[in-house]
Amino acid sequence: MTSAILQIQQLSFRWPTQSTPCLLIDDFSVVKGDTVFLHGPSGSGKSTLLSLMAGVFLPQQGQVRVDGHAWSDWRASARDGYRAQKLGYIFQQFNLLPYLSVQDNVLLPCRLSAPRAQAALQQHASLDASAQHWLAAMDIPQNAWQQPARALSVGQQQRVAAARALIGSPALIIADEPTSALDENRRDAFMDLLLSACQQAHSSVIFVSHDQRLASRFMRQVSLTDINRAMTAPATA
Ligand SMILES: Nc1ncnc2c1ncn2[C@@H]1O[C@H](COP(=O)(O)OP(=O)(O)OP(=O)(O)O)[C@@H](O)[C@H]1O
Repeated sequence: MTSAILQIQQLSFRWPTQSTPCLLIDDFSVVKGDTVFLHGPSGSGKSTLLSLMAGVFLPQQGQVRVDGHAWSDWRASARDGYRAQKLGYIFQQFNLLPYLSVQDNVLLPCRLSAPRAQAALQQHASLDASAQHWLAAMDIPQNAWQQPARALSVGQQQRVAAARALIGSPALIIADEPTSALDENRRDAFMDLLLSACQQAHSSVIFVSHDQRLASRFMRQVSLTDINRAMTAPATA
């Protein structure tokens, strides 16, 4: 039995608008508790790969498994529920719902997944208390918690997205350039909190960034160029 939280096998993914695959990955896995810094040139497919890991897109060939379950075995609605249960996802554009309050944005995964809500309730007395814990940990001022997310600065929204990813301590955190809108002090505080929260919860982390100064904070550094055959060989799929 494997302890992999994420397993990719024989993956081939091509955008419909392109003639050749942008990703060909034979074998890549992340074990439970692992923290991975994923890097590669701009346009090399890092964000595309994270979306495949999260089951937002499905590959034309091959499998992506999270905690043993292949995304392709499920319909879209089942994928949405499993994603909310198992994953915390911090997008490059942080994707908060602008009209929802900051606190309601953080609570979204718990609304979408009963197991995730239960996990949050094991840590705090109520879901609101859990959301507020992570907002305070991310240094979001209390007077902003009930405001619509669109009223916050870009850097604050990025930290709200991180609070949403961390609530209920999911098994896998996927982060796509989450520090791009943060100044140096906030970036260091953000990294400290993200990695210590994940360590306490035994969550694995896959973190994409162009900022090589952050790489040494992770157990492993992976170059997409090294694992993606589409970048090194003529397309075969
Ligand atoms: N929605 C889309 N439709 C068609 N092609 C896309 C789409 N999104 C990305 N691509 C293409 O897929 C390739 C990889 O893009 P991706 O955004 O995954 O790269 P990246 O490594 O994350 O880049 P960056 O570091 O600049 O964010 C590029 O050739 C891009 O044009």
